[in-house]
Amino acid sequence: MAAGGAAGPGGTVRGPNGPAPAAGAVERQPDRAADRGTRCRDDGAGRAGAGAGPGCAGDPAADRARGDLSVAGVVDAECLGGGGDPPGRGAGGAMARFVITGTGTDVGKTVFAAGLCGMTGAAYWKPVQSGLAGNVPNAALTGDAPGQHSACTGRTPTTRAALTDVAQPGSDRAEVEQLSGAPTHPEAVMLREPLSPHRAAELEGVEIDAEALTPPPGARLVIEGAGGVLVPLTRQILFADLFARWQIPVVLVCATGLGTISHSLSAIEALRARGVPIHGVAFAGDPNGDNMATIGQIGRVRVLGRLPHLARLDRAALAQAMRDNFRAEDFA
Ligand SMILES: Nc1ncnc2c1ncn2[C@@H]1O[C@H](COP(=O)(O)OP(=O)(O)OP(=O)(O)O)[C@@H](O)[C@H]1O
Ligand SMILES: C[C@H](N)[C@H](N)CCCCCC(=O)O
Ligand SMILES: [Mg+2]
Repeated sequence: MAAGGAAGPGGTVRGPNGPAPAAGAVERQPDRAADRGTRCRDDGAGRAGAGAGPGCAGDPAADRARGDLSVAGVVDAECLGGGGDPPGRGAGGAMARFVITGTGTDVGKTVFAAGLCGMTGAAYWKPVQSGLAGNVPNAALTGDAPGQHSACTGRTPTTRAALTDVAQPGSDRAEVEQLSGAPTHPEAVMLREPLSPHRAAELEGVEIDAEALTPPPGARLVIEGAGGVLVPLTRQILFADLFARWQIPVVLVCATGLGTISHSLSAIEALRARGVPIHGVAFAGDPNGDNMATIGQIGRVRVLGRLPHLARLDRAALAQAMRDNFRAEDFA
């Protein structure tokens, strides 16, 4: 099988023939910090208010000034149960761009991302897709469909466009379209194997060019990573490094059940250590008030809400669950 890997807007895959052109790549619009002056608050429903007080623990700039890159240590009394970094607003308060990451794979990032797109009218972008739903290899890249596989190398612009214009069934992009109707951007990189992207790329004889992964333009954008915060894009570069370069606030999707405290706090620490702005935590799963409060308090992060498991997962049910459990203004 020939080397694979699809290159679309905003990214390239390096292969034996060198980097593919980053078709459609554009300058990222800056995301300006805002709402620094507001205090943490809790609305009584387990959701903390949007905005940390100046110098609150949880502000990476303040953390760095203190030399404190850990979630452990002194908890700022003003920020108990809240905290978090400023919302992802840009000039004029018009920007609302968020990275959705999580404590690991299958934690519910795509479903939450779809809900958030539906609630806020944001577009969706998954820069790197490895495998498809159910952890099966990416059918578009098996070579069964002549032309598509070469498109995945990024060497044939015409067929690459044909591949990326339509969401691949089973991709996170397709799930978001189905669950929200939101506009979606083509993936920058599509890899066949349902593995960590660095390894899936290696198996196709290519390397992801993380430098070329540039978010598409747009004031309202939801970007989903792959797996957890420290998943490698290459053997040198992790997703959290990419998020640090982008400086787009992240929403960390965390499970609610046993084991989540350590997973969540570890992820928060890894993000803070790299200076990634943390917008807040979105929980996914059954109620567990103490786990949620504990992560909010010790992690000094804003708890944005909890998306319950939906017995029937469709667009209407997801939209209702988002309305019931999150506040659109927390993502404005
Ligand atoms: N709130 C929910 N209600 C019902 N099912 C859900 C919910 N959230 C997630 N799921 C299901 O759980 C599985 C994993 O969710 P999801 O695909 O969102 O995980 P992910 O974190 O995006 O994984 P990946 O790392 O592969 O991108 C999917 O089958 C999804 O449909
Ligand atoms: C295949 C899976 N559904 C995701 N696309 C990629 C998850 C990578 C996880 C890597 C790891 O943490 O071990
Ligand atoms: Mg996903």
